[in-house]
Amino acid sequence: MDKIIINGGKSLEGNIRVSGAKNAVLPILAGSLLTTTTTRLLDVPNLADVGVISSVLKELGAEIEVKPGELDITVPNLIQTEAPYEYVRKMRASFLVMGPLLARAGEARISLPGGCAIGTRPIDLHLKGFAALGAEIKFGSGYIEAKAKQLKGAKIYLDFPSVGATENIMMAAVLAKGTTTIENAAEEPEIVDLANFLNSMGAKIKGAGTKVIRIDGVEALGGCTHAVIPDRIEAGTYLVAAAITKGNLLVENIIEDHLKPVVAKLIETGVELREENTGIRVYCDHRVKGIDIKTLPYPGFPTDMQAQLMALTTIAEGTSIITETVFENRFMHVNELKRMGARIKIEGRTAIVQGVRRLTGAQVKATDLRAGAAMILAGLAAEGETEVSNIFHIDRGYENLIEKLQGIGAGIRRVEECVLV
Ligand SMILES: CC(=O)N[C@H]1[C@@H](OP(=O)(O)OP(=O)(O)OC[C@H]2O[C@@H](n3ccc(=O)[nH]c3=O)[C@H](O)[C@@H]2O)O[C@H](CO)[C@@H](O)[C@@H]1O
Ligand SMILES: C=C(OP(=O)(O)O)C(=O)O
Repeated sequence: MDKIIINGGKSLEGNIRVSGAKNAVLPILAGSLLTTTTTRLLDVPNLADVGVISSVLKELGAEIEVKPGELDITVPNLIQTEAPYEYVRKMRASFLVMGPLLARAGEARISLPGGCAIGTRPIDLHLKGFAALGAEIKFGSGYIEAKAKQLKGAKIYLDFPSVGATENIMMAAVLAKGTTTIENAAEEPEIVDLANFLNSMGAKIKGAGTKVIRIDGVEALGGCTHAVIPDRIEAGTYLVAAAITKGNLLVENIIEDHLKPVVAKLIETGVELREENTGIRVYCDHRVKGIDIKTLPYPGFPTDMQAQLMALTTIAEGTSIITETVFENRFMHVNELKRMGARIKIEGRTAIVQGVRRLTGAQVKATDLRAGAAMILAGLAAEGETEVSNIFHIDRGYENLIEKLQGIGAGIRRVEECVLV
């Protein structure tokens, strides 16, 4: 297994370009199962997770042509309707094929996704939605089976605005008979991107990006060409990279609207941010100030940026209070940051961060994707050498991370980890 070595303490300067969004491309790839004609996706990031969902689609009958940044997906026939444990275990988003399979084939059998490092992550809201659309749901041998001869439109209220449930139900409903409304729907930009993709295929979805989504079922969908939105979490991570290293960085290929909650918090820390023609410039030449953060569904502060902002607050002046409300166990990075000299106390769902003047390099591990990003950020700021292991988590969501950071002056490299036998 590889690890990442960082020689910290260098200010990052120059331009860095954000790739297509992982959390947009995964549901969109699942959505390509809804038609027999080719869908062409542009701005597709080269990520481990994209590889996993592509493998799932191929198992189901997809033919996929890969070009740099581009995928052509055609599913002339579904050769099976089962997504096995080996894929769903690797990546929970594999569960997003359930909605499209139900809509197209009238059946799906998907391995029940287990919990993961950040929480138990149940899928009850997805299943309630499918049941409301008329599917019969059964559990057995670690799998969930859903069947429906013809899904029928329904009014669905989500107890919590789950991103995945909104996406899965939306994809099931596009070919249902009649109208579906999803109330208390998730409003994340990735929901809007998926709805735009489905509408380009001929779906009739209105209201994506608001709390109420209305889907008028259609007979069939066709192919389309769709460019994936830029990754707001990757962008946010690089904005923090500039702040934490007292750098001067232009982060390019950004949709500024999607970054408002992150930008607002960075401004509170005292970092300078300026909109330019091609992106957002971040500039910082002093110690940042402590801030309070509470994660919330969009347009609130994203849970996927909590670990990275915590890394920044570890070297801020004063105390920061960080509250995680979306996932019940998303503080795994705290112990790793403490190995680098951070002073953090956890009280329930809140982390109290007492800023220190500097972090020092240490051997740490990525406990999940964004925790891994936080360790990279801490390593960039720290004095001396930091070694990050378990970096397969980071490979899930950051395209060309090492090359991109080297391009702006970071002392970072990837090495093969020696295995002692
Ligand atoms: C591939 C992808 O897009 N992943 C994102 C997606 O994950 P994901 O779609 O899994 O996140 P959800 O919005 O569904 O989950 C949010 C909360 O709702 C709970 N819940 C969810 C579904 C359900 O049926 N029952 C239930 O209780 C979850 O356990 C969690 O506590 O949104 C999260 C919240 O913004 C992000 O952190 C993830 O990066
Ligand atoms: C939690 C994340 O992803 P996933 O839902 O795929 O685990 C993430 O992108 O931070």
